[in-house]
Amino acid sequence: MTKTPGPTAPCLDVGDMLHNLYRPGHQEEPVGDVKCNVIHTQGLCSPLHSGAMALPELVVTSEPCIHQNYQKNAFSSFRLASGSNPDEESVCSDSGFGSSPASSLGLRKLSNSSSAGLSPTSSFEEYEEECSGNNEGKQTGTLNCSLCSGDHNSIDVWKKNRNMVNWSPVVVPLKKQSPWVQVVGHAGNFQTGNDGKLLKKYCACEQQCLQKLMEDVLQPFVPGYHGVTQRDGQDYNLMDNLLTYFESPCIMDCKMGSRTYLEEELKKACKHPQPRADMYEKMVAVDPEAPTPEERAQQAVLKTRYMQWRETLSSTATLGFRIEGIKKSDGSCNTNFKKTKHKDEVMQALEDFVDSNISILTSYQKRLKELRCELEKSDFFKTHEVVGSSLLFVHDHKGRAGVWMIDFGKTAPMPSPLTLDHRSPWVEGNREDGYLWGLDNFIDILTYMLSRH
Ligand SMILES: O=P(O)(O)O[C@H]1[C@H](O)[C@@H](OP(=O)(O)O)[C@H](OP(=O)(O)O)[C@@H](OP(=O)(O)O)[C@H]1O
Ligand SMILES: Nc1ncnc2c1ncn2[C@@H]1O[C@H](COP(=O)(O)OP(=O)(O)O)[C@@H](O)[C@H]1O
Repeated sequence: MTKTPGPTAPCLDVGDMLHNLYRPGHQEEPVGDVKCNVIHTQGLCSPLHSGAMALPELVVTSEPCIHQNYQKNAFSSFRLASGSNPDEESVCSDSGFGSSPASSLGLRKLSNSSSAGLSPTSSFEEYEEECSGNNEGKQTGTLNCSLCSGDHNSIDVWKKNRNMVNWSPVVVPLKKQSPWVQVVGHAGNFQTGNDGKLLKKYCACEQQCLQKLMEDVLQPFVPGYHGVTQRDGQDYNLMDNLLTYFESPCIMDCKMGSRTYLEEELKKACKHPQPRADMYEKMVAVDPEAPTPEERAQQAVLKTRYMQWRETLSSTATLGFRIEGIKKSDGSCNTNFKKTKHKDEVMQALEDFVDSNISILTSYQKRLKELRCELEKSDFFKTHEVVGSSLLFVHDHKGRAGVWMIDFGKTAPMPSPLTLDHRSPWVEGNREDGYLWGLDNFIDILTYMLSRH
């Protein structure tokens, strides 16, 4: 039984969170059983004050969580229409290593290292074959699917590699046509849930943002958030899996903004410089000439220096966004966009992503314009520095297309009463992130592409 009085995360009515592109009729369906202990967050449904970073009290319960209202969302309707089983779960989900309790997870978990190699593409179909006959990992979640496109082997191999950012896509099938795919990001950060939900390793900062966003005008542009859940001793933020109701989706992750590290990180780097060997390796893998003689001598670079280098190498510095990765419906996944910098290169990648489909391009343009409109009104947006956040673009062969804001691990509240306009250039201290400037450029690019068709 739930020990938490008052409203909890699952009280949120996801039916009200339908984004503008989807308006299928609401359909009730049997309530899914969340097979894990759920930590309810007190006060989740109560109004949140922007700028407040106090951690909400967490109360652990041992009962399955009943989410009556979850089922009213747009995606549930798609699932019912396609007749898939809500209980079908990944046969290859990540194990969620790490066992820190919520109380010790004040900071976002960072990967220790990242693979320096740039994997051009890898086959999704190949992966499906590898994993489809094996459901041993279903409950225990012991297979690392990120390895399936390369090393197809065992749990041990996965353990060894669990801290590596893998440049192959992490592919976790929910069902044959509709697997979950992690295009980019930290390996091992996600697990699939039973009912079209996704578990992302707990990060207090992200939790705070998602909670606030559920009550903001941006709600339809963010995956529905369902509180904190626990699996195998690890805490996770529970959110809607945005891919669930697409068929063989094409997915693109674009990192927004002109700055990809927090001012806080810059301050820390000045006070306590911590040169990173893993980032040095990633840097030389792309450009052996990039490190300074000092960095070469140390075989290490500061994170902020690495991030700035990535910004200028890509379109982040010049356009205010960059393509991080694209997964096509044929299963191929490309994360080799580190040097995609100029407008024509970006347009080429976008053209390829939508397969020159004008209708998809138009849907994306419309959706981004709607997002801009809401961003300009949003209290949350005004009062938060949004850094390292992505827009996830998803479409499929049926012409469905959507864009959502994801990854709020580095989205920080401004001290009241300061606000941001997200368009002014960043100078140290003003905390501007260039998010809206990037979105303006993105929309202009789509508009230009459409004018050429
Ligand atoms: O994309 P590459 O070049 O591999 O660099 C990554 C990304 O910038 C990550 O951001 P994101 O998670 O938005 O993709 C960042 O994580 P943070 O967001 O935690 O800063 C990683 O920092 P470390 O996690 O410190 O390695 C950094 O190594
Ligand atoms: N709600 C979601 N639904 C579907 N896919 C998601 C969702 N959130 C993240 N992803 C997938 O995971 C990838 C990494 O997400 P992100 O939140 O940026 O993780 P990280 O914090 O590890 O960088 C995205 O590129 C996308 O492919």
